[in-house]
Amino acid sequence: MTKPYLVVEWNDTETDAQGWLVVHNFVKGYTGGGTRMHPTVTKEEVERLAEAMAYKYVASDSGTTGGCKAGISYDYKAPDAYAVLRRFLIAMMPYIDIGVSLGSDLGTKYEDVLKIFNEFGIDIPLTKSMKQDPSVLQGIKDFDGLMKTRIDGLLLNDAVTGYGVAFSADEAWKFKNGKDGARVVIQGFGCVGASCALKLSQLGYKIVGISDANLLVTCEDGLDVQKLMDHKNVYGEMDQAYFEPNYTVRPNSDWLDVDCDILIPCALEDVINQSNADTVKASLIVEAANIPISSEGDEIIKQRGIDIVNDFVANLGAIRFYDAVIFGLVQPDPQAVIDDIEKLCRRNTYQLFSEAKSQNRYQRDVAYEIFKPEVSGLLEYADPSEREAVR
Ligand SMILES: NC(=O)c1ccc[n+]([C@@H]2O[C@H](COP(=O)([O-])OP(=O)(O)OC[C@H]3O[C@@H](n4cnc5c(N)ncnc54)[C@H](O)[C@@H]3O)[C@@H](O)[C@H]2O)c1
Repeated sequence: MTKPYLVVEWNDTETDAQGWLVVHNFVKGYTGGGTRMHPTVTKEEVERLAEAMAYKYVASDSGTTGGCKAGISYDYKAPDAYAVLRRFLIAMMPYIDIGVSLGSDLGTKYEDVLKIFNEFGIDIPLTKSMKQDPSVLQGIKDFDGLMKTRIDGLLLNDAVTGYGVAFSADEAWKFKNGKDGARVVIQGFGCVGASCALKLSQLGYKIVGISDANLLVTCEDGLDVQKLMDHKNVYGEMDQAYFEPNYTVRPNSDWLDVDCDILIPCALEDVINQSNADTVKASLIVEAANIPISSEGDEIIKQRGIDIVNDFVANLGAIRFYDAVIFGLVQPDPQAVIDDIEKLCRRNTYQLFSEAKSQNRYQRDVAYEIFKPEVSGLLEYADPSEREAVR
């Protein structure tokens, strides 16, 4: 791992919460990433996530944005979680105001982040020159409008990442000449897990297991994803009252025991690791969560010859949505946004699998070469003389 450009540490005044902003790199004075809240967050994790964001922007064909991440070590379900998030973002405001664009991530909601920005007169974080660029200002209006639109009943922003993951999974499975109606197990049923499950079931895959923070539900004949979505709560937890009689409920820690062809972790980091990587049954893992396989676990997966679509190739939907609309690369229409993400996820996955196959190498090793971020710029300042002053 290369060293991040900037690491800011925060200690809450009211609770024992701790947080970090890590900027891996700036491109043209701009950097983007989500804000995660979970009791297990550490500085090292935020650094790894920020690096993954830098690669993800390259995989997204972005010429305008570097990678960053924020993380807060706190219980996202605590009654004061919003107040903690607000105090953290206030502390980060000097960076946010000049080009560090933070969104939401595991345990935080985008509308909460935006509400806090709005309190401080910020709509979407931008650099000074972006704030003066009429086409960017139009892009923001388009983006705001699209955030309220729906696709398949889902808010577009809740669909973009999971749909992209599903398209990557489909492309990889086809590359492997996998059979129709392959069985899929998904860990996590939040924005990403649920929308990924929905799109894969639309594409003809059989979702045979889904886990959330409380339980694992399985069904060999396939789960009714739409019904499970209709009855999940805001934390992405399924409601057992609506399970069919042929469903089996098990502890969520059993998720790797379910027979399947494709495994899609859509929740936490390092969930496939040294202690369980040898039990993975799938021949394909698609990383919807960021860094869901630990480095020790990854060595085992690689040795076992299991194929992977790694995180920054599969889960770039949300950042491509943002980049493509704000910088005018796509028509401001929900279906055009999804089509654009499908094209990108399929293209990158195909390139990754083709190059890995022709070089007889593991996909992750190849991905780190194909999508390597080459730029590490500075924050943008008002004019060249000020820019010179920070060198
Ligand atoms: N939201 C996005 O657009 C986006 C984009 C890229 C990457 N990601 C990554 O995808 C992952 C999920 O993000 P999200 O937005 O869906 O989060 P979310 O908060 O909406 O959902 C998280 C889900 O994980 C479940 N979960 C928590 N602990 C679990 C456990 N021990 N076992 C099984 N499930 C558990 C929760 O119940 C919930 O269903 C994160 O790693 C995030 O960084 C999200």
